[in-house]
Amino acid sequence: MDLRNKKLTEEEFFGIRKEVLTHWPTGSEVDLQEAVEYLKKVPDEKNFAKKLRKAKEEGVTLAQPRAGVALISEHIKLLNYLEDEGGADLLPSTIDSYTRQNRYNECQIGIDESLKAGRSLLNGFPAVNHGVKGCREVYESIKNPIQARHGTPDARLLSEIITASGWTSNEGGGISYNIPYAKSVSMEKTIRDWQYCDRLTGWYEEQGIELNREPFGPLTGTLVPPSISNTVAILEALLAAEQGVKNVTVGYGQCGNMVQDIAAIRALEEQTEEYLKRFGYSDVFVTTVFHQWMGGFPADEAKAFGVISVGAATAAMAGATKVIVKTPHEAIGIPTMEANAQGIRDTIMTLNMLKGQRMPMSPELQTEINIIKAETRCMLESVYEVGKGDFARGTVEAFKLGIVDIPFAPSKYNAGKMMPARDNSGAVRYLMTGNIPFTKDIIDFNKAKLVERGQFEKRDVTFQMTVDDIFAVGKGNLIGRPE
Ligand SMILES: CCC[C@H]1O[C@@H](n2cnc3c(N)ncnc32)[C@H](O)[C@@H]1O
Repeated sequence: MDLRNKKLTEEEFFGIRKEVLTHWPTGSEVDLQEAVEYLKKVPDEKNFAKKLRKAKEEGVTLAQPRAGVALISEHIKLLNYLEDEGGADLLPSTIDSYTRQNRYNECQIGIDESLKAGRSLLNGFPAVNHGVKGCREVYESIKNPIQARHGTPDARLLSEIITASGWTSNEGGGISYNIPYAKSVSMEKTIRDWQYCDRLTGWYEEQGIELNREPFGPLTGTLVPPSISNTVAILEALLAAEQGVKNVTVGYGQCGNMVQDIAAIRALEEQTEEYLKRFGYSDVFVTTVFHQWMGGFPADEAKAFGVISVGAATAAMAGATKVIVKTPHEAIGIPTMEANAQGIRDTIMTLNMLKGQRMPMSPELQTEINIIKAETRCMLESVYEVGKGDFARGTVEAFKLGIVDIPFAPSKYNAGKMMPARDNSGAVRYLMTGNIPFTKDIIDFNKAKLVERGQFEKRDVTFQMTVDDIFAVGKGNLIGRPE
């Protein structure tokens, strides 16, 4: 069947579903009617969608860590520690890399080896192998809502299992879990597979179960211009809404210039709502998530806390509904539960000190909001055009043509012709626009900002600036000044 941005019929959905549930034995544990009864018992305070709605209505920013280990008992211990000692408002389960690649056999070996070794030998929680039984044990042992966080191009079985288990949010999307995470998985396949995941959410919504979906905001997390990540987030929100998703959290990864970062969150929320309404999805509740610094971290823990606090402060001043927390072990790898809890306490202390405060509007902030919206609009309108009014087909075409182009992505389906660089204030600008169909005034705006930096640094505006910016943070700076 040709790819189209059309809600899957129940017949199409249940037809695909039969095969999906055979991908691993635990698929046979999923019984949708039984799962609906189970999910109806989820109390409001443990429902991800409802807790986000309440936070937005109260104007508070919730703190959520990443966390995942191989064994159920250890994972429960970890999550309990993060909510009790860390104070986490929302819980994850970060899913391991084998599961993300549907390599469940290797997950099983990882679980068995972890049991023998007495420690986690997987870099996350293997939810498919643990199945509904294991995931429900996790859900029943915690106090807060729980979400699957991963990077899975084909998340259909994973989504079935975690949702049936009372996990009321699922991260990912057909673009955001393909281009930054896979080398050679076609955009058409991941758009189609994530239509399935969204249709599953839509099916539960039709049974009266409120669930949250969260496109993955930061993408490659390396100098991603705000309008690129906002464009991807809005496309995934539109595709999800068509499948019946009613509660979506759009996300953005901190770039480092605070005014631009706050503008990105404001533009993202406003433009997501604008496009959802324009295309007839007026009943979708939109929240935002700000990801603390996704680039290289200092190994020194005191410096790492500085980076974490700036991210928390930016999220608060932006009025983001949720902030994803980093840890002082970021430079070395998977954090201990103590370090993870420290990152959460640092974040919550910062959020509390800034509670109720927002970055006031200013000419600078308005300028950044305007340029982000204008750039995003250029891309979205072009996707709609090349898709002849169909955002699914338009997305596939847009990546083929480089209309949307994510920097430093591993996927061979990404053009990789656009190059970013920071301007003299550290804001991320377009050094080369590749095939992105920006208007002249947008191109001129970005060029002028980079010329300003060149004049200050007494050097030409070249790709060397991009290279210097990539290495800058490892040297303790935001902007890669010439040595
Ligand atoms: C987009 C995700 C990258 C971030 O995701 C963190 N991350 C990955 N796996 C785990 C895990 N199992 N527990 C705690 N954090 C984890 C990394 O450190 C990085 O910051």
